[in-house]
Amino acid sequence: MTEGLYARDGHAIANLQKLRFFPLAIAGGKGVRLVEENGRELIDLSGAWGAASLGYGHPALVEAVSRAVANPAGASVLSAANAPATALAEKLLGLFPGKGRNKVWFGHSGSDANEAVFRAIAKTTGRTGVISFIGAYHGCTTGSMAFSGHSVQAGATKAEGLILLPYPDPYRPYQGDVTGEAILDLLKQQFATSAPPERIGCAFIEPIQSDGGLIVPPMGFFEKFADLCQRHGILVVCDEVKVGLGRSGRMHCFEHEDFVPDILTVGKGLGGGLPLSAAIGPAEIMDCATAFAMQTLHGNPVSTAAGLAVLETIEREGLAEAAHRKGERLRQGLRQLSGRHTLIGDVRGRGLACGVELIADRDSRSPAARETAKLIYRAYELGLVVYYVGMNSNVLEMTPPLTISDADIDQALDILDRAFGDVVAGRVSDAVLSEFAGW
Ligand SMILES: Cc1ncc(COP(=O)(O)O)c(/C=N/[C@@H]2CCCCNC2=O)c1O
Repeated sequence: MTEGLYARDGHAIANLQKLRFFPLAIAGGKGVRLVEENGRELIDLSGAWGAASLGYGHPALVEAVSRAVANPAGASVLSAANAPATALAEKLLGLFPGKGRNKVWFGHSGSDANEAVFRAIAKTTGRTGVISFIGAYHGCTTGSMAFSGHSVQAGATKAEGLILLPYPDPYRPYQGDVTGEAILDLLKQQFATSAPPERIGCAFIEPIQSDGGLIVPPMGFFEKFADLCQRHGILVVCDEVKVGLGRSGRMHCFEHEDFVPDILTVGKGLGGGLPLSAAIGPAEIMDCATAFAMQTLHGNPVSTAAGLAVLETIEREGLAEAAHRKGERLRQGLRQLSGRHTLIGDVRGRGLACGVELIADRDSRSPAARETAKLIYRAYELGLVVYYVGMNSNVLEMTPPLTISDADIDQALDILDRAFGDVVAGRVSDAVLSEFAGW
């Protein structure tokens, strides 16, 4: 018998780039559904970790990419201007409320965008210090891991002047302070002692911390944080690679609070499934040198044509406003599930960036990591793709395509209900996890 797709993947593709939770082997996709090689359809509640912003096979994306690849305007912005990249840059500048003259840098991934920004700020300001947060995932390149704080990158070489702060988590508050003020006080203490602010070039923030646990910070925290940093000349870089571009219910997630970052990075959903990222920031920084943060295919016309189609579709179909409504429907359904399943400790999110934290019991709130792994495995068997995040590997992360329908949401909730029932009833054996390392 010929080997199946998953077995062939196992023989041919490196574990270096795998983060696997179940034997998903995809042959195609349509709308919010993935199709396995045997024809089985699954609802993708992850949206490929947020990259499939328009789902799979959206007509606007198919048309834009087909046109661009049939008549490609070169292959990048490296040594020539090209029409799609220029148009997308102009569109991104129009959407960014940053004051002063800004410019756009194009990359392939969130990792290379964040790394390019970090390097350009150090070169422009001469300040090598950087503030970030425990649990932050800014990338998987050497440079972006250097200022990330997620457990998966614990072994990476960290930036010399790195300050890692606790992330303000209302469900697991630092020093019991749900407002986050204790974290701001901690930063002020560090400014006064071990970390003089004049040595710090930037602070990387996630307006919702995603891989760290889909954590929504207390309202007003980042407004105060940004003000404190900007008063000391520390540039605020807002990493919206996963939660930006309409997903949170606003075009930019930072718009939920009253502050504007100095630099914005976006990725994942910008390309709608094609490799594309962007950094938008002051021309002084983005022009600090030539041939400094370049790759051969950066700003390629096919990916940037996709990016333009994504942004135009988000605007034309009102997907940001719809994400708010759909996300509320999803969380309302999840809160109803929490009434039946005590494994659910917390339901949170903004728009279609939604997290469900699983705990062993509601008093201790001790993380239920094994049950979480079993839950997503069982959901996969029942026809739903959802992954987990979190420093304790116990938070279901839901970042579906922005095009998801109410019916899809309801069907996903029904599958989750059954999966929770099966896990709690002991119908998911430990054996199913033996070959899936997860995070
Ligand atoms: C807020 C944020 N910033 C940057 C990145 C890095 O983006 P790339 O994986 O496109 O390089 C990410 C990527 N997050 C990881 C990618 C690895 C697998 C786990 N799931 C994620 O979403 C991110 O969430």
